[in-house]
Amino acid sequence: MADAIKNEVGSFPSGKKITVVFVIGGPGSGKGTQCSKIVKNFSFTHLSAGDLLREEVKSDTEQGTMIKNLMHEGKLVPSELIVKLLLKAMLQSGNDKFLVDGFPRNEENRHAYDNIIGIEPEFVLFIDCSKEEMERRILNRNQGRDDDNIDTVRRRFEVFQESTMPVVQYYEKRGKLRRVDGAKSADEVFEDVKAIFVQLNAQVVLSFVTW
Ligand SMILES: Nc1ncnc2c1ncn2[C@@H]1O[C@H](COP(=O)(O)OP(=O)(O)OP(=O)(O)O)[C@@H](O)[C@H]1O
Ligand SMILES: Nc1ccn([C@@H]2O[C@H](COP(=O)(O)O)[C@@H](O)[C@H]2O)c(=O)n1
Ligand SMILES: [Mg+2]
Repeated sequence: MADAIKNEVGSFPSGKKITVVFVIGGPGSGKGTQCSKIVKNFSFTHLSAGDLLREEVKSDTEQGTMIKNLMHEGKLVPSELIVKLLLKAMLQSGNDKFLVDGFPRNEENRHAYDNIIGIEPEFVLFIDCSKEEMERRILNRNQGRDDDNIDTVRRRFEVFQESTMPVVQYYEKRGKLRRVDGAKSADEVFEDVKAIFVQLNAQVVLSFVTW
């Protein structure tokens, strides 16, 4: 399956340095908000897994309907589908630095990414926020999202605890996790996020100098 997707969608030229940062956190923790701020300050392309799926839903296809139903129930869509959408968007962007927002959501996502894209993330930004604050934010968001209702939000919290937290722990064990306190104001959270990305840039400069 991985080869079929690569043959259909394409792949990055071997030897080209591609920078990937995963951005994860509970529903409403502020992933999209922080990614918009990162993009304004650093030369990353923001790819939101949820937004890519919402675009697919707009296409009046059987696959679109299947995704719409899963999202309405707060469930996760099959991993190969989302990784294929991510790979397509990465290649189309022409950039070499990506913020992948809302991914990986479970171990299956992580394995599918490794098999199909296989670019080790530089680090994983984890926006840590209480359930009460996340629920408050989502129910006040008013962006017309079909899954921003109390029943779906509760299911999304369960999925986050059961399926995404093990992925957070996986990266923490490997020293890849960068945790920020998401309960502060959006600008205060960004001060902490910015420091992490400044450090990444400094590492890149250092690797050029010592090369
Ligand atoms: N630090 C913050 N303090 C207060 N409100 C915030 C903060 N960060 C984001 N918000 C607001 O909370 C809501 C959810 O933020 P955002 O859409 O960025 O979250 P998300 O993690 O991408 O959520 P989802 O997983 O549902 O896509 C938005 O209305 C946003 O303006
Ligand atoms: N890796 C992913 C990401 C998202 N989904 C589905 O989309 C919904 C909304 O995601 P947001 O990041 O925009 O909150 C989410 O609840 C899932 O239904 C997914 O399946 N896999
Ligand atoms: Mg979002």
